[in-house]
This record gives sequence, C-alpha cells and structure tokens, in this order.
Amino acid sequence: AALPAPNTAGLATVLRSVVAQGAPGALARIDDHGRTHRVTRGVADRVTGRAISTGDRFRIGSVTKTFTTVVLLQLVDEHRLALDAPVNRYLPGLLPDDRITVRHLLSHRSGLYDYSDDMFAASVSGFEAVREKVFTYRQLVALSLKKPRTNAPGAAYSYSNTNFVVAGLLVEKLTGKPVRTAYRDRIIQPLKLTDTFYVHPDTAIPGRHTRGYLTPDRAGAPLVDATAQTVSWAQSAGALISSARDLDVFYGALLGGRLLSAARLADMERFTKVSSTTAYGLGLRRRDLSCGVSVYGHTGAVQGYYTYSFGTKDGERTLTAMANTSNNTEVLNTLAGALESAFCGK
Ligand SMILES: CC1(C)S[C@@H]2[C@H](NC(=O)CCCC[C@H](NC(=O)C[NH3+])C(=O)[O-])C(=O)N2[C@H]1C(=O)[O-]
Repeated sequence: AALPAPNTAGLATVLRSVVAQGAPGALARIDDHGRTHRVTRGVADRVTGRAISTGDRFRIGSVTKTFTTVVLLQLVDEHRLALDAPVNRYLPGLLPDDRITVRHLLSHRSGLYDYSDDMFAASVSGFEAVREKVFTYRQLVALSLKKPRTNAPGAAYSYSNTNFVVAGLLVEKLTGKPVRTAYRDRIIQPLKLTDTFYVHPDTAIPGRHTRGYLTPDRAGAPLVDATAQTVSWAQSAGALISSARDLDVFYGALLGGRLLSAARLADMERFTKVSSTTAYGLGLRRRDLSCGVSVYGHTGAVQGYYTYSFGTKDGERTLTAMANTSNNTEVLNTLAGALESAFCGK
C-alpha cells in the first residue's frame, strides 16, 4: 500500500512541542522520492538568537554507529572480515572471551559493559570532566572491562557504546588507517556528503552549525552550551558531524542498496526485538509505526543534540529530525513523533 503523504503541519507541531519542552531549536527534513520538505522551529544560538536552519550541521551521536557498521560490512563483502569470527581473531587478547564475535558487537549482544553509564551518571559534571579529553580506544575498552559483562555472548540485547569502540579498533586494524579515512573514502566522498565530518579530536564543528545545549539534571538550572567537545568518549560509537540532508542521502543510499551487497544489507536487517515497537539489527534500528509502516535508521543522543534519522525499506522516503538539546527525555520522546508525521501522515 502507498505511504500516506508526509504531514508537514504535523511535523511543525512536533517541533513546536519540543521547543516548548526545553529545546532552544529543532529542525526536520523529509526527502520523499526526490521532493524535499523542510521544517524548523526556534534558534541555533541562544546568545545571538540566530534562527535554526535545516542546513545547519550538528553532532549526530550514535547515528555514527550505522556508518561504522557499513565500513565493517564492506570489509566483509571484500572477504577481509567474517561476521561470525571471534573479535580476538583480529585483535588478539583484546576481549576476555573468545566467544564474542563481530556480529555480537554490531547487534549489541556481546555483553560488554557500557562505560558511558558511569561516565555520565552525573550529566553536567560527567560531561565537563571529559569534554576536552582525548581517549585511546583501548582506554575506553579498559573502562568497560573493569565492570562485569551484562550477559553471555549472544544471549541478550544490551546496548553498549563499548561495542562500537571495539568496532572502531577493528576498522583501524583491518584497513591500517584511522576510521576518519574509512568514513571519508568509503561513504562521505562516494555519496558527496559535503556536510559530514569526522574531526576527532578537534572540538569545533566545521562551517555553519547549530549550537547544542545540555539540559542539567537539576530542574530549572541553566542549559550548558555543549557545542565544543572532542567526543573522544565515543569516537566510532558517536563522534560524526553531519546534516539533515547528508543523513537523508546516507540512509537513502544504504536502504536503496547502493552501499552494500544485498546479502550484507540483509545481515544488517536481521533484527533482535528490543521493545513492542523497536528492534536492533547490525548498527541499525527498526521502528514499527502506528500506521503499520516500519522504518529503518538510528537515533543519536550526544551532549547538546538529539537526532532521529530513518527511512522506508527502499530508502525512497527518509526523514532526519534534530533538537539541539539532550538529557531531556520529554524532548527525546516527543521528537519521535516526527516519524509519525513523516511516514504515517500524522
Ligand atoms: C540509546 C541512546 C539514546 S544513548 C546512546 C548514545 N549516547 C550516549 O551513550 C551518551 C549518553 C549520555 C548523553 C547525556 N545523558 C546523560 O548525561 C544522562 N545522565 C545527554 O543526554 O546529553 C547514543 O547516541 N545512543 C542513543 C541511541 O542509540 O539512540
């Protein structure tokens, strides 16, 4: 059945709501069979009052995980990596359990503890403690291995940034180059993603961007400008910078079969149920919407920025929505309504 037409009035209502709930600004862009819809609300900069624009760049957080997965699955297509091989075959001695496979990492079923849970237990002081820090991948893995694993390898889904830090180590070991080079050569340049950058450990967002504001844990405390940070705590798990246009192009190309073989895209779309309406594949989320449509993509939550970037199975309709705040669950949940507007016409 044909998709309902996007509802841009509904989308405007969602963005108005997230601004009312504390985001300084929000944006959304739908690309639908070559036709583009743009909606914005509020400001990119609370000091100057500049209005947010759908052209503004921003930190995409864990949407980065899909980019990292694409690189590794391209290496599988090139017969340089096996999904069901132990990680320790490629990185001897890294992990304390030889049963943890590459597929376990990319589906969050390794059981590796998520070090960021401790790092950001206190949101503002945790962020301030690391915003200028530069970690090595192995330092982050060591933080994880200090804690017990959450489950036996493959036994359960348990979201963990550690999985995609190890994935970054795999990319660098197998390509002999930094992840920045892999993103650039394998995704950014081929798709002409001119707003997409991996600048770690630099703290500045290149070009025109929206500032991002961390909501403190204490109700009523002032927002913290989180725009400048190394994102070294995340790297291949969350440090990319992009834009609504570029993410729509990326998921359109991925879902349209232009980045991976059909077999690898099928691997990505083998889903583990997470909740009644969500599931996780390999670096890819599925969300089942109220109108019976399922959409595929990823969400992101990095200090100052919430992102949803999803598309239809064939990639012919994609949506990216972003609010320039974080640590505000009401905003994160309300912003999910952008999917209902974009794909269910609500
Ligand atoms: C599962 C998520 C939502 S969280 C995960 C990852 N982001 C992080 O792990 C950072 C968490 C700290 C962010 C911080 N929160 C706190 O400090 C809370 N004390 C804030 O909101 O600014 C990402 O991005 N993922 C999202 C995803 O994949 O959708």
